[in-house]
Amino acid sequence: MTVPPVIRLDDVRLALDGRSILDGLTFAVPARGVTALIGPNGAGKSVTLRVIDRLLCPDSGTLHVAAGRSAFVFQRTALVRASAATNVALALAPLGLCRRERAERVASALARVGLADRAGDAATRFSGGEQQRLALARAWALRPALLLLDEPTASLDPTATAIVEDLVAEMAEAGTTVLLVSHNLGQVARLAARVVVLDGGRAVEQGPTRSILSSPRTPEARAYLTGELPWTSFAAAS
Ligand SMILES: Nc1ncnc2c1ncn2[C@@H]1O[C@H](COP(=O)(O)OP(=O)(O)OP(=O)(O)O)[C@@H](O)[C@H]1O
Repeated sequence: MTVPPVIRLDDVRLALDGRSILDGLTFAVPARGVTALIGPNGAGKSVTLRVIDRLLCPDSGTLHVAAGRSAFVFQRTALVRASAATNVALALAPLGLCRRERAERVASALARVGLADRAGDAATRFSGGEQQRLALARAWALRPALLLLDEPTASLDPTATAIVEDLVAEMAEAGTTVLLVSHNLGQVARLAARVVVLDGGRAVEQGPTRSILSSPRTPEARAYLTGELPWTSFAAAS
């Protein structure tokens, strides 16, 4: 029996400021495990995550998301001007946990990302990498069914990157469906079972990670994976 996908986009179109950003985007994300969304700068990866989280409405096409609670770790984290612990606790407010349960979950989330000793420190004074780890702790504490990650390790050092990758893998193994945007192809190979390649707001290729990374079939996927970005089309667009 085939398990229906958790996310399905069908011919999704979206223009922003009069410019077409998503141009007939069609792909599906299976339940559980990590799916990576890759592609060149400006391909529409972050916009796609925003559409899936319903922060942006498509102009046309259909979007189907069959998941319970979702958590979104943005490229640039929005933190509240309060302690790290309060930032995690605020995210847990909708869960209706009692005070002790909430405190335990906050403590374990901070410990999980190596920030246990920073619980009382002001989150907005954290370094970029510490803020990213805090954002992931907040997401982990929610036990989401769907986790949307937008370049979660872009500003992290190798040790912190390993912590984040372990946590993402653990969540996926525990049943969370993860959609990961990353330019780190080593990370994509380590974490993702499937890859969707975006280019110009379209999914140009999708399939098992190993085959996409080692033998991409489309010129767009080949160009991205070999680093030959189409600079001429950037020039034409500007
Ligand atoms: N709110 C907005 N208003 C207008 N244009 C936008 C908005 N958000 C994104 N865009 C444009 O949509 C295009 C796709 O942006 P997006 O952030 O999704 O790219 P990306 O694939 O995530 O790129 P990167 O790898 O650089 O993060 C870009 O050209 C961007 O300028």
